[in-house]
Amino acid sequence: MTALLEVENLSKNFGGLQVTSDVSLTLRPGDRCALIGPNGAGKTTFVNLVTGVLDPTAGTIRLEGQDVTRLPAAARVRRGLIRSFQVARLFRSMTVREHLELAILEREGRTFRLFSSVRRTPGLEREVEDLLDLMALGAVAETAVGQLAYGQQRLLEIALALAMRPKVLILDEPAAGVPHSESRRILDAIERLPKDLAVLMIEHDMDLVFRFAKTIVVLAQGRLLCSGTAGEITADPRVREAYLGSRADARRH
Ligand SMILES: Nc1ncnc2c1ncn2[C@@H]1O[C@H](COP(=O)(O)OP(=O)(O)OP(=O)(O)O)[C@@H](O)[C@H]1O
Repeated sequence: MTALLEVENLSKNFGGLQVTSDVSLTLRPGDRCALIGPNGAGKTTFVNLVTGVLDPTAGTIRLEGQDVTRLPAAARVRRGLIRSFQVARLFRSMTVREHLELAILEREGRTFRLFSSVRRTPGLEREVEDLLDLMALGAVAETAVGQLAYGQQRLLEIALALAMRPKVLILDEPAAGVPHSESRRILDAIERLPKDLAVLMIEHDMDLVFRFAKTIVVLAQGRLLCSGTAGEITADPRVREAYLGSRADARRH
């Protein structure tokens, strides 16, 4: 099957500090991959390199076989590489429905006259309803985003990412700030994502990681330590050592 995302030997230096070292990763349609690693392992830097927020020092990034290593972030978005939105970017007084309408119009390049565009864009209402259903947000469609519970905000972030029609979806801590008891709802929604989408999740909540991921990739000190199924990862002494080592470091500092 053709790879959607191919990352080859990616490296990044900040001055003399190598934060990403020779990391490779491939995602195919339908993949459910989690990227884990102790604090400071380089997960955020890796995502920033892949999405085009940072330029790599070395390595190649391909989307559907095309080299995008030097393309700006917006061009990668247009090719279907989408990262879940950060809640800080949402307008607190706008409703959930209005956010979804705006995201779809933005994708279509039709935000110039927002309200007349909403009426004139065929299929927009249907698409909004589908996204509300998929993310179980129907009951709060007319609620201002500032009034949403954390879990609902996280679901809206995923819905907004989906409105961009991703081929590769990067979920950056989708359950951040959500009480553990509610993270199940986020996972349920993630399990309903289109089957052909490739999903890469960065997440600290291991219950969520183990339930979601078919493959887990472990980073430590900027390097790919190992990758495999949940069973393989938990049995790997190097993983335990990386996590315990980082805790011992944290205690020392
Ligand atoms: N702009 C920068 N300049 C210098 N060093 C940086 C920069 N950005 C990140 N780093 C360093 O790179 C390392 C990796 O950071 P990164 O945020 O990618 O890790 P992470 O795995 O996402 O951590 P966390 O799980 O805590 O979010 C850290 O040591 C960090 O201090």
